[in-house]
Amino acid sequence: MRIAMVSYEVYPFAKVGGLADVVGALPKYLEKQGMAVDIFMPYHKKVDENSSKFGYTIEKVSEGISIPHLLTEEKFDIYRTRLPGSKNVNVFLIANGYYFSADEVYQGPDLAEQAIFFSAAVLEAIKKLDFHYDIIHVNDWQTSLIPVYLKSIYKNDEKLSKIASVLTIHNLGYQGIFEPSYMKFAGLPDYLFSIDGIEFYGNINFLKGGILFADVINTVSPTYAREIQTKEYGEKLDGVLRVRSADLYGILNGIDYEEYNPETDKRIYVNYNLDTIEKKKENKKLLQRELGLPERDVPMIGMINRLVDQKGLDIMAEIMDYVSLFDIQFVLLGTGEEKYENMFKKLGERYPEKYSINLKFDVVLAQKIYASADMFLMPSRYEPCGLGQMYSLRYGTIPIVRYTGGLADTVKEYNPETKEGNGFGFENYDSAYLLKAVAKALYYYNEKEHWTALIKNAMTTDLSWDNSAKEYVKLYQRAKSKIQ
Ligand SMILES: Nc1ncnc2c1ncn2[C@@H]1O[C@H](COP(=O)(O)OP(=O)(O)O[C@H]2O[C@H](CO)[C@@H](O)[C@H](O)[C@H]2O)[C@@H](O)[C@H]1O
Repeated sequence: MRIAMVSYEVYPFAKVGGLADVVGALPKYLEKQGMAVDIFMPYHKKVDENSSKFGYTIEKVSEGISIPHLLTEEKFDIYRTRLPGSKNVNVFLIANGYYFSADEVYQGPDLAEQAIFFSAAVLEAIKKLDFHYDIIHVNDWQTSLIPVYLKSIYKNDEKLSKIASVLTIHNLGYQGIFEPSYMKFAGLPDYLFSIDGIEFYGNINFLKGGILFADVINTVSPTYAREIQTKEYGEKLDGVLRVRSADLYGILNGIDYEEYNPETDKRIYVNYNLDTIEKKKENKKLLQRELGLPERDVPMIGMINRLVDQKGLDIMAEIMDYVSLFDIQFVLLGTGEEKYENMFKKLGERYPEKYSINLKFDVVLAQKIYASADMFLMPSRYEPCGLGQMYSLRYGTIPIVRYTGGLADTVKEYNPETKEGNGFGFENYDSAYLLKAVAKALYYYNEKEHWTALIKNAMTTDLSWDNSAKEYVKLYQRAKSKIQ
């Protein structure tokens, strides 16, 4: 089978969050399952910026392609590079100077037009390329119009009508809701502006289109796949998701075991494995030095996150003064909403000996934190899968999480009697329970026998892509069977 994987972010070319990690890793593991995979992404400015750092070269394949059904004269070019670490994964970059020239991935003149242009361009590119794809695998709202196009204006196209589509929802919180006028720009037929189409409370909703028209849908953990069909987590699309529940699956993300390996990771200070776990402390000491924290053996809590409501920062705000009563250090790396950046800045000013607040995007510092911290905090309000807790587990850093979505599927509460479990957590979205979980983790940190068991359980948790890649192959087969 040949798969066209379509995404706005792909590591290492351009990364904002977890989506990039998934699309940068999954194709390598699909190759191991015998699949042929090509990636399609926008040619963001970041792709050039990262090229020398990651050593990839880019060549032009085709130029000046227009898209007949769009209300624009803009044309696109196709460039090609290779996914580092893969055998044969082509990465096709869709280039257009007007839509994709912003410094950041999710910036530009008009996010709706940009996503429409990209989605349509991918289909026109596929028509042009020599490859025959069995599946188009789209990710999140930016690429969700692709299944809509396939089932409407391309439904009789000789090449495209034979391709099945799969939509992966990485985050239901972002849907791409815009004014109905974009229907015209996109060249979509009027009948789609209806309750059975992409109409959504008087506007249009790109993700809804993907949910209704993709042959098969999945999200990134089994628990989240269940949760999003409820009113509480459904973000007003629970009804639509329930309509498609027979075709809705949950496949847990994996992590790239080659890229994220404490034994070989060049970004951390000192490499280690389970047998040399005492070296983890050297990492902590060197991180304390780099960040200007007192070099002491105190429990260090790490947090690496986009600073947005999803991540449970409001309940954190309620307890951090209490957490600061303990002898701890707290290292934050993140960027996001101003109210949260200010909240952390204030904590840093109030407790300079305890807090290191790093309001920036820095993948090297992120690795150093995963390797150096003793605990990793992720009290998310909702979490489709979550990668931070998985990287932490792999580096022997004990997660403290809210048991929701993928966090509930990967972190198991430590049981001191059986010595099973790899972390700590709570269920009710309430700061008192969060505080209790943090206190529990801090207590066991001082119980050497238990902490050793926790680290062992964490580092031996199976988080590899191998199993999940097999699940994706099954998903592709299901999708393919729908159009034959
Ligand atoms: N300031 C910073 N500097 C450096 N690195 C930073 C950073 N801020 C965040 N990161 C990195 O970005 C990634 C975040 O991934 P997550 O999966 O935890 O959350 P995200 O909400 O972005 O992803 C969404 O998609 C993924 C993929 O499916 C789901 O796992 C998740 O639940 C869903 O919300 C991690 O690799 C983290 O290290």
